[in-house]
Amino acid sequence: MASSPASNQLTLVVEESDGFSPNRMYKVVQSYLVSIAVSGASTARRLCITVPYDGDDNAEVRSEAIQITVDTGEEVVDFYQEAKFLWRVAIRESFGNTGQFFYSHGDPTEVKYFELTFDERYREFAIKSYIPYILEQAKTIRLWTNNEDAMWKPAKLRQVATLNTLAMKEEKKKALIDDLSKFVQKKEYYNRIGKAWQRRYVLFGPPGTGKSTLIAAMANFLRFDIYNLELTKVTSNDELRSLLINTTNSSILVIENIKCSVELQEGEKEKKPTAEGSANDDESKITLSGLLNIVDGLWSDCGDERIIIITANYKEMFDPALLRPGRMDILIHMGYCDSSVFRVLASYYHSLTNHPLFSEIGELIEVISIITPAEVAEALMRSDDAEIALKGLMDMLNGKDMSFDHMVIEALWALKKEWGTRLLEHVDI
Ligand SMILES: Nc1ncnc2c1ncn2[C@@H]1O[C@H](COP(=O)(O)OP(=O)(O)OP(=O)(O)O)[C@@H](O)[C@H]1O
Repeated sequence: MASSPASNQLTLVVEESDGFSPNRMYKVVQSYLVSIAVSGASTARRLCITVPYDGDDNAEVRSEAIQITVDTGEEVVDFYQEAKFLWRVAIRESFGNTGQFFYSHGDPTEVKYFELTFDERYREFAIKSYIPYILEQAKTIRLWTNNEDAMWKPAKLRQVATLNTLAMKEEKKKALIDDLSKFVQKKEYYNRIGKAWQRRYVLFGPPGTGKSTLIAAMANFLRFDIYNLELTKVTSNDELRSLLINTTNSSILVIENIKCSVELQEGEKEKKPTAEGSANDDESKITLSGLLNIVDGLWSDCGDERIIIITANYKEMFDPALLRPGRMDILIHMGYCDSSVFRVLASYYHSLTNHPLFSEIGELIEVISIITPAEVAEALMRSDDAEIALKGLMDMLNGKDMSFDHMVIEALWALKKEWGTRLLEHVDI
């Protein structure tokens, strides 16, 4: 980046390349400008959409291939905190006289660049705060899901949750943050012991208790992408292997609702697709050993900073082989709402730390005991007016028909009794 002050304005220039290698900052700025332009947070009115040509006119254009850039000539105004930043997308000709050996035949070549202009009094602020902020934004979290062709496709991240907004008991949250923070600093340790740098979590809890929210919050905390593996779409261990190879380092692999995804049986023989390449119903199952062995083996060679999260609604849904000591590291139970979780939700949705209705609502929640954070969150979101929202929540709690829920809980306890509670020797958060 070069700077050239003019009157009381300062200009920083970010060129596409230094003549020898691409300037990574150029890509970072490009994706930042696109993201604010697409979200409507900037003044850009003209975006450029391209799909790089792959030599095959008839090939299907995949949405992953589409590239959006801010068009040359555009000016983009960005307000960051109190400062105004003006970005200009430009192009200049270079005759190769700046050490660019491959331009040295006399033909001009185009060099794209971004020009950032701002008031000189923001010099330090721009360098120490705005630019680092843009670098941080460049690592937006992407969610990927697998399709029937064993390819990852981008999906919309349903929620941009953070650990701050996640309602979870404070001590559990702290333990989780400690664990994640230690994990990302352990590269040397994993290298030394010769094991894959990965951490494995099991999340369980009834629907609506925040498992997906927690995963999104973990991804946000670590700035990792999420790969949501839908096992029902995987027809063989080979496909599974190929999908796993195509995930990036510093990412989270999620296998949700494992029992619902696929009937995984320990010891089941791996089924092969038929000669025509199609798979019948039976063959659409991958094996539990296939899943575990591939995950175990593959990343010890080529995976760094991997998190694997397996979720289910009840602990008993996990196959004992999956929960064998050494297989998974941390077990997290996401439970029903209690009064402390309700308080976190109230402060998140209405910035309330206290209210005369809090104790009554807290007591009701504890008595009912099987209300989910999702139900409470939904009631709190019904109105922007905290008073109305809290009254609505109280009405909902008072009117909750517990007969059906109780029947379900009773049935689950019976199941649990029958199956027994498996003793797990990992850390149980
Ligand atoms: N612990 C929580 N903290 C904050 N918000 C929560 C929490 N639990 C649920 N919610 C709210 O409820 C919605 C649904 O929760 P979420 O999808 O995370 O639950 P889940 O346990 O993953 O459910 P499912 O098993 O059905 O996928 C979220 O979008 C969020 O708004």
